[in-house]
Amino acid sequence: MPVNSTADSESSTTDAGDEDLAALPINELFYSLQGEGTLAGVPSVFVRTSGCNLRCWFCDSYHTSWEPTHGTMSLDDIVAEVESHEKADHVVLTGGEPLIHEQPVELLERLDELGYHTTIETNGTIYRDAPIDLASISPKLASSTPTEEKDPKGDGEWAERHEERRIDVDALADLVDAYDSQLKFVVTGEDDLPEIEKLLERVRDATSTTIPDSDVLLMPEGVTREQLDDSRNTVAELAIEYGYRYTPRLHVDLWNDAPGT
Ligand SMILES: C[S@@+](CC[C@H](N)C(=O)[O-])C[C@H]1O[C@@H](n2cnc3c(N)ncnc32)[C@H](O)[C@@H]1O
Ligand SMILES: Nc1nc2[nH]cc(C(=O)O)c2c(=O)[nH]1
Ligand code: SF4
Ligand SMILES: [Mg+2]
Repeated sequence: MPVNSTADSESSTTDAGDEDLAALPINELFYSLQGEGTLAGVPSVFVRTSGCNLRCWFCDSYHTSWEPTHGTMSLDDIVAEVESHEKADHVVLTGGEPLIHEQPVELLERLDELGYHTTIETNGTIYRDAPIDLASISPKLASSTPTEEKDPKGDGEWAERHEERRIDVDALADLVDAYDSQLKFVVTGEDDLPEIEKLLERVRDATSTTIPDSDVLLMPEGVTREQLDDSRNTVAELAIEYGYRYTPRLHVDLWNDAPGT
């Protein structure tokens, strides 16, 4: 279904103010296996919204952030498309950053009423109140910042905004307090670990919820199998050393960087 429609492809959806509340900008909708985190391997329908408030240089969903591309789908059509995958009982709402939009709240309410298990993949900068069964939070580290050398567009224009926005400890604490959650860090190397430890300390101080180390996940950075071949063992060894959980990128191992997986 509407995969990578070019409708409205010039807009960079960072301001949800004028949006139609009964519809969402959708980049792709597909049925696959959850590839990341504590539910890895579970057949799930993925609903990928377009538009993001950050610009990670490594973003594996370039056409939801750096160059947003999408068609507009009504919530009715999204729900119908989800239901067409008859074997699925898990839905993953991702992006882009799904929580820049308001409409996911109603979408999640409707999916919850239909009995689906709902996961939201979020960068953790925005809190919303919705029926979320698993908040899969991926706070962005300094190593994600699109400096001039790393910027896929080459000019470093987003570096400052990204840096200012990437961590909001109050939003992280609110998400962790409200929902069953996992903190899933994209790891580019051992230099990321001190920052992860410091951030965890701040979030733990700000929450009334206990965050066990088994809910802290280290995920290797990499969009292709070849890139993961270079990174996964380092990250697995860091997980052992620090006592956090390792998560594979199962979909990349299985299908490399094929769209709709
Ligand atoms: C495209 S993001 C969408 C959801 C949300 N914007 C976020 O970043 O959590 C989905 C997941 O992919 C991860 N991700 C993006 N690019 C990646 C890369 N190059 N290597 C590993 N994980 C990546 C993100 O950290 C996040 O956990
Ligand atoms: N199979 C598969 N699992 C995923 N888990 C989180 C994903 C995402 O892009 O948010 C993702 C994805 O893109 N594909
Ligand atoms: S926050 Fe998520 S969607 Fe946005 S640029 Fe980073 S990885 Fe991509
Ligand atoms: Mg993905």
